[in-house]
Amino acid sequence: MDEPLTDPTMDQTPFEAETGPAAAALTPMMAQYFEIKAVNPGYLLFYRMGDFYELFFEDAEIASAALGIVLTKRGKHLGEDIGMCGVPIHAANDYLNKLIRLGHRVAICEQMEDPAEAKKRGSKSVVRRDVVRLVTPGTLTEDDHLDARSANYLAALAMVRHGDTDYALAWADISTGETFVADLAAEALADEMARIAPAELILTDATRQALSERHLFAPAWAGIASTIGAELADSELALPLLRRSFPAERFDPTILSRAARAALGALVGYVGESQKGRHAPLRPPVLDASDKVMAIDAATRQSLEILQTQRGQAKGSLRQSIDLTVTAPGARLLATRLAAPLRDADAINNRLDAVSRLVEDTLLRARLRQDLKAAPDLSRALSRLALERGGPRDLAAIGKAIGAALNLAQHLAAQPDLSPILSRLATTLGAAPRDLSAELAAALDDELPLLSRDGGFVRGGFDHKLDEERALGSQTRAVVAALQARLMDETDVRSLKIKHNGVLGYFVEVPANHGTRLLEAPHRETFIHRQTLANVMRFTTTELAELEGRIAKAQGAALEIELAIFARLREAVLADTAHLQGLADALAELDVTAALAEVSALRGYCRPQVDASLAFAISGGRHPVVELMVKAEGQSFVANDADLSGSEEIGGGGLWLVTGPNMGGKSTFLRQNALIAILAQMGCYVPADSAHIGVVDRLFSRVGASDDIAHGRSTFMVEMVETAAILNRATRQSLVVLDEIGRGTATFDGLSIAWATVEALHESTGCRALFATHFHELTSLAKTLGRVANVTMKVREWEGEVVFLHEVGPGAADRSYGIQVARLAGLPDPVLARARQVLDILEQRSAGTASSKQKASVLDDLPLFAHQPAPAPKGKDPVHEALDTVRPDELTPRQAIEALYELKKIRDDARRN
Ligand SMILES: Nc1ncnc2c1ncn2[C@@H]1O[C@H](COP(=O)(O)OP(=O)(O)OP(=O)(O)O)[C@@H](O)[C@H]1O
Repeated sequence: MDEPLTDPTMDQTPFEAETGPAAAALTPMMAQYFEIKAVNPGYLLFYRMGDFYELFFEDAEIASAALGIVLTKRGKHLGEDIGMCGVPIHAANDYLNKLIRLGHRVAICEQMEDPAEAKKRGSKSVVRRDVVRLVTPGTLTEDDHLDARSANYLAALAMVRHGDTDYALAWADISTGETFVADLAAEALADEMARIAPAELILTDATRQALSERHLFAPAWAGIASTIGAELADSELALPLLRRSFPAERFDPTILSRAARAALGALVGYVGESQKGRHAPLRPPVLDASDKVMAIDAATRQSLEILQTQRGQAKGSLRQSIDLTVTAPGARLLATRLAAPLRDADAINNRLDAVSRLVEDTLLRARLRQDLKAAPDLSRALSRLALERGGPRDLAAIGKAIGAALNLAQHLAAQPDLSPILSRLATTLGAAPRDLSAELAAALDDELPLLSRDGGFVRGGFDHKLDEERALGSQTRAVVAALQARLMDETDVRSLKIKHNGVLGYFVEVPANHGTRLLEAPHRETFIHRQTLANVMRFTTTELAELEGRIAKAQGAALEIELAIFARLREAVLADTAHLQGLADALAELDVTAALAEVSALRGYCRPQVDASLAFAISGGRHPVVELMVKAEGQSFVANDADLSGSEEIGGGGLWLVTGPNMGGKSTFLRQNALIAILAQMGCYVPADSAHIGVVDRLFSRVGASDDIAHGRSTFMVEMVETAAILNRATRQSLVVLDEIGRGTATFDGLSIAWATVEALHESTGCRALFATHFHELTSLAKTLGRVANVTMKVREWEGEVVFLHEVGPGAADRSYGIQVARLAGLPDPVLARARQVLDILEQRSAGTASSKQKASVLDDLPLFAHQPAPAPKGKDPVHEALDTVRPDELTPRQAIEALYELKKIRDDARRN
């Protein structure tokens, strides 16, 4: 990398090398650096020097290692080398992005004056510099730092040690302005954090300590937590700040609890500090009530792979499989809704009414989705403009979004029988500020630069004065062209050209062999030498310099006019911020509604019946993600029913004990029912033939538990902690989905825990539950517990192999087919044969005829691998037999394919019999 060791603007070394005893004195630049660094502790300082941001000392070491750039040395401080590295301005965004993703926080320190100004104060003076922005994971606004389809939340957690509520959480996405605040009981903290999944969490040292003492600080938060000063989270100091930050008619901070005030104050204060005085367009906060949404804890979210898979990937998640939104704000809203399904049946049915209207009207749906595609990300453009980071493209995006909203409103208005939600959206969209969009369209050109300072974005004909300046500039350019022709004639150098570059401005260029002539009389009177390169020589002339001045002046004047127009348009847009934010919400909501309708129609989902009962009756249910995967492989997904319906009268909901072989489809069945509940309550159709769901208040899923070695907890320990959480927190309205509780310990311990858990769920909680197990002994509970039923995943055995039918039927499995599955997985034959022998003996003995001592001795007698068991004699295989009759050389392609079908049929028939 090109390492500038001096400030090109000041011809100064950043830190002059210190030598000798006098070295203790700081250079002015070093003093400035330390001063800025001291007020921004915890941040890597991007210190602007000309065309580079430089980093020094430890910052340089951290950044060079993180970014893979060269670490150099520059001078000494207190006898130690000063480490230094730099990133060029034009690529700074990429480097910044990388550092933020790695969890670093960066302070951007700019030159606040022209170096020429600094020079006027004396040759040793330093250019004034100041931090203009603090960049942290939770305060990003630029498109290239953000995932367009995901929200990026900054969360503030505060506590008071007295009062009604102990904790409060405030969170905002400053790239869209959405802001929320909620009071939280201690036990709800982890669930809420898992739902919001903030990019950054701020809290005071005292709060962090209190949480740690009460074991409430989840290990996963450590990576995103930043500590803030206590004064930032003071509920008293917060009040005036909140009053200043939100319009009084839309938000009254005194209604908040102390903890909520402290959290929101910390959030607003931190955002303000990070933006260094620029006003982030935070919307009046929405008071979030966690009792309005289905409670889903972090382990359940992970187990059900709602927004991402357990490996952290989007592919394979529920979100990815149903996300057919066509706009980025739509995708963000869909994710938010998936993370927070509703609890109120009326609100859910309202959403379903809107989806239903669009499922039924294919034409309207297609038209809306087409028009939505033309709607850019209004909220993020608005946010950037508010933070003085927006450009002409952001203005254009707002104009286009307004245009799209008006079109959509027109389509909707022409429709009869709109649902209440669709009518509301039609009204909001129809009220989009048409004049603003017309003004933006008239002012902005078709091709736009990213930055306003690049100019050239105002459409010709929009501003008379601007047109004049531009004409002046182009006329002068024509004069330059004429000058080139004249100079060519005068010098008789045909290859003479007038060119322009950023360093020299306009210049005359001739091949080097002609250049010497221009240095002599008579030409030297006209041509002033500027530069000699290998093949060319460059000159200027008085006339050219004067023309250049005129062009620069016209350009400067034109740019000034353009910037004034930009500022005016920006003001006009910002003056309408609240209105535009409402419009952005409506566009996103319409996109989500249409996308859910699309997915429902395309995949044959049905509208669930949702009410306040304890019903859970699904017929023909499918797993929304596995179904897609199975179908992609050309197979069909086997739909299954589930009925856990119960009532208060009979003491709660049903509990199904699911047994069956490994790989039989238990986990898929368990998960699909939990996912159906989520989809229904977020207001989407569900993958089933019919579904009746009484609203689920809390959903617990422990399927495919994994260990948490990083946090010192074994698989079994994690499982027990989670089972405890379920037993303590599930209510009668909850849905609990548990897979193989108790498998991670000795058989009898495991069985007893599983047994007691089923009893507790049935007797005390009364929730609806699916409980998969390999402990077949548990199935006898169905005889004693009234609402427990046994179901099993059906299999067929064929030639010693199991065939999974993935079909749920009544009854209990008598075995697990573990050895057959192990065989499919490729366990060596001798191991399988030996396992079979051991299994036989254990099964014979489990009748209780032998003491454990005898059992052990029998097993000891069996010599491990002493002899290779003979391969089991194979019966006649109809497929092999049929194959023997096939003569490939004699078949036409058509016959070959028919033979193939025949073979598959023979195999399938054999499996069925
Ligand atoms: N209903 C179904 N229709 C078609 N294929 C299915 C169905 N259910 C499961 N499968 C297929 O079977 C595979 C195994 O299913 P799953 O993981 O649910 O089995 P399991 O019984 O939970 O196994 P284990 O007890 O070993 O965890 C799935 O990956 C999927 O490909």
